Amino acid sequence: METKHYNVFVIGSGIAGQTTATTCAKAGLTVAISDNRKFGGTCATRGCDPKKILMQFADLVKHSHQLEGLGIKKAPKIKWKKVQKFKTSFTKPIPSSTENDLIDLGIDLYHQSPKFISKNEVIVEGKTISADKFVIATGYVPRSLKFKGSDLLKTSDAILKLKKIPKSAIFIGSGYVGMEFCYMLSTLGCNVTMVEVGDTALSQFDSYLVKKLMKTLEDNGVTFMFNTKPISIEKLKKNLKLTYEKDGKTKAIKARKIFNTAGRVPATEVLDLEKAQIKSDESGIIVNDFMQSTSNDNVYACGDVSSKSLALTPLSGLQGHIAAHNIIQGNTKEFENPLVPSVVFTKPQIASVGYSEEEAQSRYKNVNIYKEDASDWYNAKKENAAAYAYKIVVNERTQKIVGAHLLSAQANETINIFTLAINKGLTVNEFKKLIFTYPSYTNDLKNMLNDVD
Ligand SMILES: Cc1cc2nc3c(=O)[nH]c(=O)nc-3n(C[C@H](O)[C@H](O)[C@H](O)COP(=O)(O)OP(=O)(O)OC[C@H]3O[C@@H](n4cnc5c(N)ncnc54)[C@H](O)[C@@H]3O)c2cc1C
Ligand SMILES: NC(=O)c1ccc[n+]([C@@H]2O[C@H](COP(=O)([O-])OP(=O)(O)OC[C@H]3O[C@@H](n4cnc5c(N)ncnc54)[C@H](O)[C@@H]3O)[C@@H](O)[C@H]2O)c1
Repeated sequence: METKHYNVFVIGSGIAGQTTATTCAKAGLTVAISDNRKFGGTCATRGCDPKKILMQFADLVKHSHQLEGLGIKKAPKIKWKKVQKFKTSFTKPIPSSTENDLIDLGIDLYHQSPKFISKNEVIVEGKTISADKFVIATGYVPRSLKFKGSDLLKTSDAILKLKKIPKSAIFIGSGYVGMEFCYMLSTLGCNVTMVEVGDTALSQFDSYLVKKLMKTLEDNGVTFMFNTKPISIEKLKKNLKLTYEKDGKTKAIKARKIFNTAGRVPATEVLDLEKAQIKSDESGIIVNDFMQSTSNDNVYACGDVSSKSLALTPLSGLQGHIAAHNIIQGNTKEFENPLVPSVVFTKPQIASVGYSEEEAQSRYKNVNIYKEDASDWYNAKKENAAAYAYKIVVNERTQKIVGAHLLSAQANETINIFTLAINKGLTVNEFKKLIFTYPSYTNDLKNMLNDVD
């Protein structure tokens, strides 16, 4: 069998893997990278970027509905085929452009999953490859649900490729992925039911805001079913039938499509990690602060698949840099758990940074909560938006802002202002002294800090 040796062998060509591979190659190391799907990773080809291209058409329709009768005659009709074509014009070139960029740096490419055979060897494409360092950057894959008929479930990959908007759809799981696509499809005319095993949607977000978001989705025609366990799926002539258990009773609902949005798990299954003594659990490959496996010094892991990830693109890029730095210069750069804002791209969007009310209460002696329904504020009223609300968390003793939670049409942008404020340790008074543009959602942030709840 052919053998080969590299300084660095990277597994996975998403943002984490690409960042590590290109940084190491630029530093003069010999590098190879493998992927068992088309090159480019989740975010650019089947995640964040294509999602936002499709989503903007739902935003336009939703915004038009808000202004119907106020100057808009009728919400625009969307030509979904054209929308898909536009999206594909972004996603289609990515695999080849990614490959070309890697090849230009002298990086060897492999198009298969490697399997570990020892602590520093893998087999891939029929070759035995040894490397000084391996980097596992394989990301997440959808959690597989195991019940009768679960093979009929589709994942987010299929939602992004829908040829037409289905008449009806069921989403199993109401986290980030489920809620974003629930919003998109329901706005575009699909009758959506959310089936959730837990007792709320978006359990990571502030419940005061989540309830208001759910209400706007219910106004879109969405039905939420909580504490509901899916137990089987059956194919009917046109529809799929989902049988579920709720309150001790077994019932069924039908829809044209059923999507598995029940979470994502580290993609480690086919790598034969145990042959290389690489420890992993449900959080991913167990790494130390240098992004190095705690059980095999030859291995680094970064991005979603590492135990220190939060499954967001900016963190995957950052961890890719740290892994590369430590491979090139020895373990000198630590991952320091930065403050990470996140947003769910519904309309209104829900976004969050820093401590939740509960986290702050357990951390500080006294906490000030600034919380209000702002749907009668100018910015919401001028758009005839039904929901606008916030909760800002402040440490009473220092008067520093320590958490911000927003439900607003611009939350994906304005949450970044609070990220800056928290990072810089701004107090309420310091924040309120800043001058922002008017009339803007950013300017509203100062008014949010007027009255303690
Ligand atoms: C629908 C959706 C929407 C999202 N929206 C957002 C968003 O708006 N904002 C945000 O910050 N994040 C979002 N995310 C999350 C974001 O996409 C990920 O956090 C990010 O892409 C992770 O990058 P990564 O490099 O760690 O992994 P990935 O990009 O997943 O890359 C891993 C690569 O490894 C490959 N691979 C897997 N197993 C193997 C194997 N055995 N052998 C070889 N190759 C393998 C995969 O094919 C893939 O190309 C979204 C995710 C999804 C699914
Ligand atoms: N806008 C963004 O930044 C964005 C968008 C999409 C994904 N992401 C990233 O991807 C990660 C994964 O998102 P996700 O939505 O796949 O997962 P998630 O963990 O956010 O949500 C999964 C939901 O499915 C439910 N669930 C699990 N098993 C179930 C079952 N058997 N039946 C019914 N419900 C079930 C869970 O209770 C949970 O509410 C996120 O944590 C996030 O980091 C980010």
